[in-house]
Amino acid sequence: MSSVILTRVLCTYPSNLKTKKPPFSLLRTFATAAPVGSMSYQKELNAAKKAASLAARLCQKVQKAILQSDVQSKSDKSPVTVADYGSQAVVSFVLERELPSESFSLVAEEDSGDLRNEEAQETLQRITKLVNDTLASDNTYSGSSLSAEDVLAAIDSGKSEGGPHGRHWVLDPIDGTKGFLRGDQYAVALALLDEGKVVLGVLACPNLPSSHDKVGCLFFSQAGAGTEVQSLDGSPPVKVHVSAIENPEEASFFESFEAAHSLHDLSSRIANKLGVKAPPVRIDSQAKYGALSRGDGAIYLRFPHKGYREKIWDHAAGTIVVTEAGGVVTDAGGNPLDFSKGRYLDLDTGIIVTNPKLMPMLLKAVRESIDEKASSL
Ligand SMILES: Nc1ncnc2c1ncn2[C@@H]1O[C@H](COP(=O)(O)O)[C@@H](OP(=O)(O)O)[C@H]1O
Ligand SMILES: [Mg+2]
Ligand SMILES: [Mg+2]
Ligand SMILES: [Mg+2]
Repeated sequence: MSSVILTRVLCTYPSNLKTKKPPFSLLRTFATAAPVGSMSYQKELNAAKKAASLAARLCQKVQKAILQSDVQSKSDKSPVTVADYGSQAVVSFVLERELPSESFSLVAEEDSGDLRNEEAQETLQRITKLVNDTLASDNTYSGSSLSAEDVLAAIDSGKSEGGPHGRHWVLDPIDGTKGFLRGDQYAVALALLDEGKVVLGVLACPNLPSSHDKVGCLFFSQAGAGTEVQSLDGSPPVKVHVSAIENPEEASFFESFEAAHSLHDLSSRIANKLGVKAPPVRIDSQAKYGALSRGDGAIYLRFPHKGYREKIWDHAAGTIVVTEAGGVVTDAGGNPLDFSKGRYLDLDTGIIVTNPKLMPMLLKAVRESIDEKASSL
């Protein structure tokens, strides 16, 4: 990582959190045991970890040397980069290669539409080279070479609609593209749905400080088996747990860096009501879920502007990472998130994440603050 990016990451990751004694020391080391009394998805989890780690490697390379021509604007005006496309192609390729006997359905954010235009051919060549260089950096795939057409096809295998039946992978190839472009936090977020439920999740967060003064975390969870984190360069995993704080005055809370993604005034109203003393910690992407799962903060509040529809890939991996670490994720009405409805989440205003002790008072403060805001308009 370039020193410029590293400095910015450490600047944007609050010093009170990064210098806090890491929770790692408290936690027992990783055991590969299958979850008791439930189905094991170990093979799928191993494939997901490999896919997300390789995709993160591609993203890191691009973030170090992002070019003007590497960034495009999507039809909703949000940015997309060669790394978003490259990451999606790598994950799709690795999952299909590692799990050849399983039927493959992928619900992913990007599609190849804009890359098939005449003027995008140079960009497509750059993505193809990035994908091949990344695959070549892993011994298992060193013989594989994808053509531009293969890359487009790999990206487009993410067009599944998901739903309540069967298995579907859910991918955000770069969550927090705006953070990625700023040199800040982002995540490669990958989850597996089985019969509408999230059964495993992996979050690669290349700019999140890990233990032992390293940067780059890989969080992973399997239903019933807890959440673990290891550094992206492969140090041994450790179990993590959400904060046990019961007094909201001692809690710190996360929210989006981008004010366009979440109503900061509503979160500060809620925080005031609860007596939270620390200022909000604003970071991009599902790195917030990862940080929360290891107790870096106690609350995550997300209140999109009216009319915005949340997508499943923005929350599937983060949700299981937090819930398996002992946390709770609900909408503003206190309902669990339902990932079985297709590409969108169908929810009552907002997403709230915390530990089970704080959740009842947090929900009450959320309800009151929403009502107060509505009556003051
Ligand atoms: N107006 C809006 N309100 C809420 N979320 C939005 C939004 N516009 C974009 N997003 C989503 O917010 C995600 C980033 O979350 P965060 O704010 O936590 O960093 C984006 O993911 P991508 O970066 O994958 O497109 C995008 O899906
Ligand atoms: Mg996007
Ligand atoms: Mg996203
Ligand atoms: Mg994205």
